[in-house]
Amino acid sequence: MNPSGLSGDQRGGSVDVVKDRNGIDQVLLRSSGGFSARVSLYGGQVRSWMTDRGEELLFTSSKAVFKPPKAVRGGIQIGFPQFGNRGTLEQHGFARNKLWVIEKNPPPFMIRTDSDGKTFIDLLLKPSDEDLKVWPHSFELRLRVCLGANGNLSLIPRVRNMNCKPFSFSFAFHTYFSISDIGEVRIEGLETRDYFDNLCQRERFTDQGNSLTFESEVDRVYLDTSSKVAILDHGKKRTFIIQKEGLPDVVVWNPWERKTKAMADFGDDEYKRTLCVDGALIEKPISLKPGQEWTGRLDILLLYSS
Ligand SMILES: O=P(O)(O)OC[C@H]1O[C@@H](O)[C@H](O)[C@@H](O)[C@@H]1O
Repeated sequence: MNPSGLSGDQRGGSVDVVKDRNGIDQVLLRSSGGFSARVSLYGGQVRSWMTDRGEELLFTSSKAVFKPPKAVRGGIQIGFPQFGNRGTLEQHGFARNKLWVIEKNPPPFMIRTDSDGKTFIDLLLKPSDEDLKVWPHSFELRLRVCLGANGNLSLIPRVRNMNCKPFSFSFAFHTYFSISDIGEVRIEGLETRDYFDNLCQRERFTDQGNSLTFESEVDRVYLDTSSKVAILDHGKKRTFIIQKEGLPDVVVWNPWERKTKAMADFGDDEYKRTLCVDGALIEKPISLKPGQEWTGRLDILLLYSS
């Protein structure tokens, strides 16, 4: 059941490692409740999250390119140490385009992990010489991906400063949710919050107080949001509840028709079937002194309505 000797097999779940067609390791997590998730060591990206009925909960484009050096369009990408183009690094930072490793004995956590009874894997990214040339800060970025028996997905990122001088960073879980149709979903939990609109030179606005629905392109960073945000999908009769700690901001992105057509790795109509809602840390980057560690947490819960 667990031939690799990996962690996280407490109550009938399993953790296995297989290679994809490019020879990159993919970790398969199966929970005792029949849910599954697949995490690629390329980018530490969650590529798939599936219910016990075989329903995929994350979107991956039919035009996605699975060959490095580009992040696969879909799943949950890690944005680190930069968000978007707010800095000198490549868009969303380099972590999503690097090869991570499995860590068998991670250092102890400073926060609750609730990993007992769940299936999980620990991944680690350290900078290469090439990374240090563009971002001269020695760090350890860890990610625990945890799958509950009931299918809930928990992501626990940690960043440690291994250097002798401070550095600061941003972080985002760039999450492509699979939805029935963009006209059938709404987001609750961002009402009355301020946001930067990436479509208006990052001008600051205040949300008008209704749940967020979609009729055109949206690219916003909501600031200092509450710890809980919900995506209600009327068409699929399901709700994703996003709970977060240490990730005060929420990115909401849908490229709509024109921008989707301009992206080679995004099918022309696929903007209708996905919505990105990212738990993130953008407006106030975290500054770490030498030896200090930051921990965040993102839980995605799934609810069905009859
Ligand atoms: O195409 P990328 O680099 O994966 O980025 C996709 C989108 O990611 C979102 O998080 C940004 O807010 C958008 O501005 C960006 O277009």
